[in-house]
Amino acid sequence: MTTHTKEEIILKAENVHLEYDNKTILRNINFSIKNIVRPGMEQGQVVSLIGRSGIGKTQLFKLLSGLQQPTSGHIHIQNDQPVRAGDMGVIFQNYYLFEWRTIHQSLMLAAKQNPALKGHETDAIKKSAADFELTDHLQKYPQQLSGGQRQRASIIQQLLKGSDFLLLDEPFSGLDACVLDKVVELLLQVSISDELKTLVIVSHDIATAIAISDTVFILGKEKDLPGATIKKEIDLIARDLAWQKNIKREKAFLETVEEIKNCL
Ligand SMILES: Nc1ncnc2c1ncn2[C@@H]1O[C@H](COP(=O)(O)OP(=O)(O)OP(=O)(O)O)[C@@H](O)[C@H]1O
Repeated sequence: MTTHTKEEIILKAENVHLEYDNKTILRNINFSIKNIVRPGMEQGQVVSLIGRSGIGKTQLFKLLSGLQQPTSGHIHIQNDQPVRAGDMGVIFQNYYLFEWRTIHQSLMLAAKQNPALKGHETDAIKKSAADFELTDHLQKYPQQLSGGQRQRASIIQQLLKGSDFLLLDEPFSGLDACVLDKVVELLLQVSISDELKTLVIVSHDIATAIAISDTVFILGKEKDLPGATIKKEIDLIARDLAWQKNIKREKAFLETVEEIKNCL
């Protein structure tokens, strides 16, 4: 069993409620993400929010990103500050990029927002492009890239901005099996980079989300109550299902998939 402790809270959703036209979409959402400490190792983490189609994942995504405010309740990040638009690196499902700028120009704009890269923006872009196999595509426009290349460019764009949190909406949807494996590897690579990133992934792909995560939160409906809420938190490290290759063959993995399906 892997030893680890979960220490201070780095993101907290407290009594979050969202309504449209008096219809409850999200009800009493409470959860927190704590930093994970493993003896002798420094690393970030991957947290997944899983739920059925139409349950309210995208709405929760928007609230976590600070792009939209809840009807009531709060979302706080480090130092107990309310989350504001721009605090988190946000990667939308369609991998939004400026269509009229080359990839290099977009990445330069992002790097310039990060004070830690001042004077080293070009080197940082070169290094990220090499790490993510985009060196040959820096002078292209987004429409000249494949979906996977756009996704990687979009991730680098947010990494260069330097935010500690990366929020990804359905990063696995519409990918074939080979590309999916590459994306999973890429996201794990980001989470274990030196900068202790926290990746929050919103997904309905249960198996892939478990395979990549340290913690899973399940968004679902409770009987006779309106709207969706967090029904369960699963600590995959405690179940020895994190940081392992080939976990998809493990009995505990398959049982966890079933447990989540039954909870949705
Ligand atoms: N602007 C809006 N006004 C009213 N209802 C809305 C609005 N936006 C979303 N909804 C409703 O909120 C609910 C949750 O939508 P949301 O897009 O968050 O679902 P989801 O879990 O992301 O679904 P999917 O996995 O299919 O993308 C849906 O019932 C949707 O109709």
